[in-house]
Amino acid sequence: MTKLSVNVNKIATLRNSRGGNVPNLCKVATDIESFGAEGITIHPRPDERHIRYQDARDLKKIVTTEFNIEGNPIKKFVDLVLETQPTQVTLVPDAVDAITSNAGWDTIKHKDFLKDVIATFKAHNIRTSIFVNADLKMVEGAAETGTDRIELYTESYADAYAEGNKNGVQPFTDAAILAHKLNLGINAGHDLSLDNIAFFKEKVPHLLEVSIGHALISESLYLGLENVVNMYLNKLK
Ligand SMILES: CC(=O)[C@@H](O)[C@H](O)COP(=O)(O)O
Ligand SMILES: NCC(=O)COP(=O)(O)O
Repeated sequence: MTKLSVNVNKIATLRNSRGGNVPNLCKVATDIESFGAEGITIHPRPDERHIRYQDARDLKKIVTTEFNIEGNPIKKFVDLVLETQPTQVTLVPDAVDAITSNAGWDTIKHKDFLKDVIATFKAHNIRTSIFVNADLKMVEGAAETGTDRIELYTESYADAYAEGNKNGVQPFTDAAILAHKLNLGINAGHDLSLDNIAFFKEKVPHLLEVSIGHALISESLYLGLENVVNMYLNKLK
């Protein structure tokens, strides 16, 4: 079964645009869970452009499904994760000023750093995942870090699919097969959408979780949030 974790960053973007508390992030997250989503994901960035660190604390109190916090493990991020104790932490090698996530980890170059950070979170019973490209060497390197899971960075798949190139899924199929052999759990995310999710699910084995935000919230503007969540759930069956 592949779980749907809804990234609510863009709800926070809308909220912050007017400086108040509309839409109420915690209410939207609770409603998303009531619609059937199996997780809530946030990615607090150092500049708190959308998700604020306080949002992580507030959501921890009300999320009843899986809570996944994504981010670059700078000190204040590590401290926030240890304070809030989410179900899962996903480590992403984002530059501070990145407009969005745009790369997976070099798990060979950063092996020692990742091993240390992952050991810290695992010692606090937080499941770990690291954001990687669908590159077999990076998957092998990920297994060396002791991480519980990897999150396959799916932008290249989404771009290829949008151009009609279904062969873009092959590296992800291969990466998932190798990761499973290496006893790594497999998550995926970034630019997944109602258009491309079913084919990805069909071709990528052992997929435990997808985290989806930007497309899902955008699609909801036309189709409604409850309807879109259920459309994803149906495509993930
Ligand atoms: C790692 C990843 O792909 C997501 O966390 C994505 O980057 C969402 O971040 P933004 O909502 O800031 O684009
Ligand atoms: N880890 C991916 C995520 O949380 C959401 O990415 P996107 O769907 O906003 O591109």
